Amino acid sequence: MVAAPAEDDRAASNEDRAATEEAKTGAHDLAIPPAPAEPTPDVKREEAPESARPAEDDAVPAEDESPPPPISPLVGEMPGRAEGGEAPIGDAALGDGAAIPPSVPLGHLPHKGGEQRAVEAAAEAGRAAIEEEKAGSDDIAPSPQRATEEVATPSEDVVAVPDITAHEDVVMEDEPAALPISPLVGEMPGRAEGGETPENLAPALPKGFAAADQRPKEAAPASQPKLSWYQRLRHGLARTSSQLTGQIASLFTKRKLDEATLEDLEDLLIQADLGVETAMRITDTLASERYGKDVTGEDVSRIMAGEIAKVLAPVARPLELDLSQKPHVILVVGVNGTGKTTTIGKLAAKLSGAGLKVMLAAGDTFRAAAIEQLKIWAERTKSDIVASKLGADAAGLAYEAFQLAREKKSDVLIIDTAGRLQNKAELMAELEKIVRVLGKLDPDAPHTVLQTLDATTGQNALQQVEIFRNVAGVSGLIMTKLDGTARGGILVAISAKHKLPVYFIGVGEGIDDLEPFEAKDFAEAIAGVGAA
Ligand SMILES: Nc1nc2c(ncn2[C@@H]2O[C@H](COP(=O)(O)OP(=O)(O)OP(=O)(O)O)[C@@H](O)[C@H]2O)c(=O)[nH]1
Repeated sequence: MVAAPAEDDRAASNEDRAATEEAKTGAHDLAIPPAPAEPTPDVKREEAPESARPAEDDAVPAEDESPPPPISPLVGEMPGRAEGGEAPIGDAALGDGAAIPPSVPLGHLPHKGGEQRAVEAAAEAGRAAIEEEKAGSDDIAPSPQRATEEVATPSEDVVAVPDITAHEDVVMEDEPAALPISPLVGEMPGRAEGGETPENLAPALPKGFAAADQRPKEAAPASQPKLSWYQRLRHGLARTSSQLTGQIASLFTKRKLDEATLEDLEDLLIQADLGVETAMRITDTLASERYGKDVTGEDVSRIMAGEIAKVLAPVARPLELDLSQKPHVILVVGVNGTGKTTTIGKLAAKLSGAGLKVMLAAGDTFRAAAIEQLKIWAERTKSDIVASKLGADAAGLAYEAFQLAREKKSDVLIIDTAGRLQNKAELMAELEKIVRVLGKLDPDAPHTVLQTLDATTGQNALQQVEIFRNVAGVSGLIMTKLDGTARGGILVAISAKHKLPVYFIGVGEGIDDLEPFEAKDFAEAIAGVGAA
């Protein structure tokens, strides 16, 4: 068990966030084929037999060992780590082998009767696949930038094992009888109490993944009245919108539209993070409609909403999942603190709640708390999880998680990554390596590279996209923390500049606070027009 004290970790994380400031630079009807009908074996958390592990030198280009990475304390080096005591964090942490995820449709259910035999067969197949991979992966070329990358030693860090028969006596010590945060039954869309899959819980996905209307009534938080998504969006963007509309209103008090006013408006819109391009679109449209005439703040807001919606419409797209892949691999990248892990949890809730088989991989091996956090999300969302020790090779973990997800026939594998290492170059090298290594198993993997952006960082988010796009091939964005920020306009500037799909937005820390990005709703919420 990783014994890094949580407080230290948090303190370190805060420092890290400061340190990385320099680095900081729709329709959503997800078409997903029905869930698989074939049963899949469940896999226990077990210690990996050597034979079952792909040697890292074969599978994964090694991390540069010289000089030893200061951020990668190995087990024996970790303060407070008990030798032979607590199990490492993610020793083959494949969810709860005994529990059948209640949202998994019947076709997904692990075997009851001849379960063991089936698992053994699957394990055998898994071993064969790994052997095959070992044999075929010698051709992994070291990165040209990393000439010192050496052939690695077997991945002792990653313990994700298909073979549950070889080490029946090995029990994960970190597998608690009851986790500190128990699965919140009712939090999950479509999840019923008692662990049974309701008959009507077909894996047909509504808007943007979720089967929200299938939530059992008792699932709603008891205390507070639940706001609709639209209300929460408007509430979240209230600061952005009130600041903007207040300034516009004072600019256009009894004023005819002239050149000076247009310039003032343009400045104001740029300061509101909307970006030069969108600011000019708005002023041009306003000028063509109202030049020389009286203009009210409402006129400007209406035109602003229309122009913003036009900028956002092309990027408000659904996250397409190709479930013929088994798994569709989603790599989640972004600066630390932008909400990667939380967003992964929210996505897993939607997917798992809709009946898909989800596996999470704790690829942020830099922060013990990130690993723990993801384990909790996995528990809450009934997803499988593959985790490893603090400081383990993230690319190796991603590789093995991909293999395991294939063996388990997971529909979706979501891989978390570190948001920072000791410096930006290290982080970028790690991300490149993860992408490269996944590509060894499937040239199209990762099938989606999601970048999370923290709306509160404003203009820095623009540069963050630039950087991660080049390194990791970002294919879509999720903007988080739109609740309570006055800087929501940045999403418009990013959309105009990068034209990357924006799949979802986050307006809170809760499991339900992630929704498909809707251009018109968002534009109206920012401009403060439309029904409240
Ligand atoms: N208000 C708000 N908070 C959020 C949102 N999304 C994430 N957070 C919070 O932001 C903080 C950082 O989130 P994480 O998910 O740990 O971010 P991360 O990118 O994984 O961070 P690292 O592991 O350090 O790389 C946590 O306190 C989250 O609860 C959101 O949409 N709104």
